[in-house]
Amino acid sequence: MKLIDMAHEKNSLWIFGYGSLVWKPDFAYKRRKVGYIKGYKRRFWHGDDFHRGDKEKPGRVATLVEDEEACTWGVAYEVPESHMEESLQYLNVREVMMGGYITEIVEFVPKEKSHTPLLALVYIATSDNPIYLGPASDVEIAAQISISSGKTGHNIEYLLRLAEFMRLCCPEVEDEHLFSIEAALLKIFPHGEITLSAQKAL
Ligand SMILES: N[C@@H](CCC(=O)N[C@@H](CS)C(=O)NCC(=O)O)C(=O)O
Repeated sequence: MKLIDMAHEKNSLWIFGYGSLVWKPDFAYKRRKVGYIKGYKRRFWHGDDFHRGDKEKPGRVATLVEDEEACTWGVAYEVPESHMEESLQYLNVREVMMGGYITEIVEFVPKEKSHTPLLALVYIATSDNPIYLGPASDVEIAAQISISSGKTGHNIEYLLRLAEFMRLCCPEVEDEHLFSIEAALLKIFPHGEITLSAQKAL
């Protein structure tokens, strides 16, 4: 049975976010749970020539890469039946049409041990995507993020807000890829001028 059919049967659909969706879902939901999915690692290997970059200077945003040893932490959102069509239409434009992501179904494991795992829809950009950028060093990724901005904002904000989410909601998780890019980015701006608090002051 397709996830959508199951969702209609249960009157709700779960959507898992691991990039901008963890701090800016911008669709209607009735519940959210912090947790993780197994078998994937989060990597800043996807290009973005709309939201956080442009055709000349594409930004770098998060995607998932299969790795059976890894897990990726984020947020699952429960969308009620009444808002399912509207939310999926919104995400289709934001993620698929403007972002180059495709949908997969994953098993989400809530951080709350008393909550049972559930199936969720996730948006993943694969390596056959025309704006997929692939691996690069932390310093190269940070340098690209430092000079990219698009219709939704600067690529720096995208990275710092994801790092902020991980520190606030998953403090026990060590995401070496994310935090090493953040460290490289902060070295480019040694006077703290790009921290979120500094940006809030602008
Ligand atoms: N699919 C991932 C990544 C989503 C993502 O970052 N998508 C970009 C599209 S390239 C986006 O929506 N950006 C909006 C923004 O940067 O504010 C997630 O679940 O969070």
